[in-house]
Parts: sequence; structure tokens; C-alpha cells
Amino acid sequence: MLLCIDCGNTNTVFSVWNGSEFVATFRTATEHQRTADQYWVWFSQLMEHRGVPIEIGDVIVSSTVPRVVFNLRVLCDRYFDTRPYVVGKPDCLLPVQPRVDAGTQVGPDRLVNTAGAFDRHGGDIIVVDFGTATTFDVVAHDGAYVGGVIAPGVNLSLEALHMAAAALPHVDVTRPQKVIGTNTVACMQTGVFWGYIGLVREVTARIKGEYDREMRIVGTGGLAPLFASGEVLFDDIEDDLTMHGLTVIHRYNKENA
Ligand SMILES: Nc1ncnc2c1ncn2[C@@H]1O[C@H](COP(=O)(O)OP(=O)(O)O)[C@@H](O)[C@H]1O
Ligand SMILES: CC(C)(COP(=O)(O)O)[C@@H](O)C(=O)NCCC(=O)O
Ligand SMILES: [K+]
Repeated sequence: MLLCIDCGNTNTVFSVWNGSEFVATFRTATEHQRTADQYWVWFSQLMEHRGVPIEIGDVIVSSTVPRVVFNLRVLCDRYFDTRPYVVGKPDCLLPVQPRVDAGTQVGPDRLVNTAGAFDRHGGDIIVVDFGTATTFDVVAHDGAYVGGVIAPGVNLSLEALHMAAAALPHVDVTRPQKVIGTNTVACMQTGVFWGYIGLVREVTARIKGEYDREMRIVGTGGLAPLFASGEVLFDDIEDDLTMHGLTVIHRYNKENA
């Protein structure tokens, strides 16, 4: 079985695959102090709970937090007796090289989204990923990552308001019925929700204006469905795009190593 690990700045997701068949997925907070033994206790208990035997033969990791990779390598060595593929490291091949400014370290999550989107749609794609940051990844006709946009994440924006302004509470993002808020929480929700709708529309429209071919827009990340409700922002919403991209890069390495 293949274990795909996607570490974002907020959450870490483990996802188990048997060939191309999805088996199970588990989510935990990203903490760089977590040791290999702690990962193992958490993962093995959840697998047992699901009744899935742990037969991990291969592991692939994408991490936007470099510090967590060390303990994940120890986990793989100690408990799975394998060396993980780590996206962005020289010994993990990419199907297509990114075309960006020399010296740029593209976020591995964006390279993985690119591989997943190209495999499903065949290029000319904008991937909009609602994570800690909201990223727009432009996937060229040949599957290369050719750049994009990084905007503050939805929850990060709400958290920033709360942190910086004494009178603003912590609030969760929802879709407000009206735009004119008649209390503080409603005003904040309106600012972030409708501000974000505008951000996604404007940024994707301008990317399309700069690009010389038709493009599809794919939304991913936990908050994509909320923003898509009642608005035409995306051509597709694919929750599993990052995990799919990890399986694509893993297969490419197996076939080309
Ligand atoms: N389905 C969801 N509903 C509401 N908030 C969500 C959902 N999924 C993720 N979030 C929130 O979105 C933010 C980004 O989460 P996540 O997508 O896991 O980011 P990352 O990949 O950067 O770790 C977090 O604050 C998380 O709590
Ligand atoms: C932009 C990001 C912080 C997004 O991370 P995430 O929201 O998935 O935690 C990550 O892709 C990153 O650290 N990128 C490095 C810079 C770049 O991609 O150009
Ligand atoms: K992201």
C-alpha cells in the first residue's frame, strides 16, 4: 500500500492507497515537535480502528513546513522500513519541471496540485487551493507549473482582524445572507466572505487575461465548496486533488527511477 502525506501549515493529512483504490484518510494538526513514535501511535490506532492491516510499502511526502520532514523520515525508516519520496527534493522526480525564476523554491503543495490537475484535465488550468494561504497555481498546456498567486488564507484573514483589533472577536467564516452587516460578527463575515469572492473572481479573470489560451478553474481545499455555493467561481471542485497529485508523482517515480 502507498501512504501519501500532505503537510500544510495548519493540518497534516495521511491518506492510504491500494494501487489506485483509496483506502483511508486521517487528519491531524501540523506540529513540528511531533516525533516518529507519536505519528506511529496515532496512525496505527486509526488504521486498527478502521480494520485496515498496515502494509505500507511506499511513502510520498509533500510538506510546506520543512521542519516536519525529519521526523516523517524517521517514521518511514523505523516503522515502514522504507525511504519516502519527498516532493521538492532532488531524488523525487517531477513529471514536468516548473518554469519559474531561477532560485525560486515553489511550494511542494503547488507542484503536487499541478501534477494532479494535469493528470485529470491535461493542462491550461488554474488551481485555487484554500489552505493556510490561498494559492492560485497556473498549469501550462504541457503540465508545467508556470507561476501563480499567493493570497492570505480565509481563516488567516479573520484571525488577523481578531489579533490586530481589540474590539474584534474570533469568528468562523460562513456565507452571510446579506452584505450589509448589522452587528460586528456579521460585518467581519461579510468582509471576508464577499471580499474573497471578489478576490477569486478578479485574480482568475486577470490570470486568464494574461494567458493566451482557454483555461479551466479547479477549486480545492476544505473551504472551496463554501465559496462555490451559489457563485460561479470554478469549473470543478476536487477535494482530493492534492492526494491525487501525490499518487501521480509516486507512480511517475516508480516508472522512471
Ligand atoms: N471544511 C472546512 N470548513 C471550515 N474550515 C476549514 C475546512 N477545511 C479546512 N478549514 C480551515 O481552513 C484552514 C486551512 O486548512 P487546511 O486546508 O488544512 O490548510 P493547510 O493545507 O495549509 O494546512 C484552517 O484554518 C482549517 O481549520
Ligand atoms: C504558499 C504556501 C505557504 C501555501 O501553503 P499552505 O496554505 O498549503 O500551507 C506554500 O505553498 C509555500 O510555502 N510556498 C513557497 C513559496 C512559493 O510557492 O512560491
Ligand atoms: K494552499
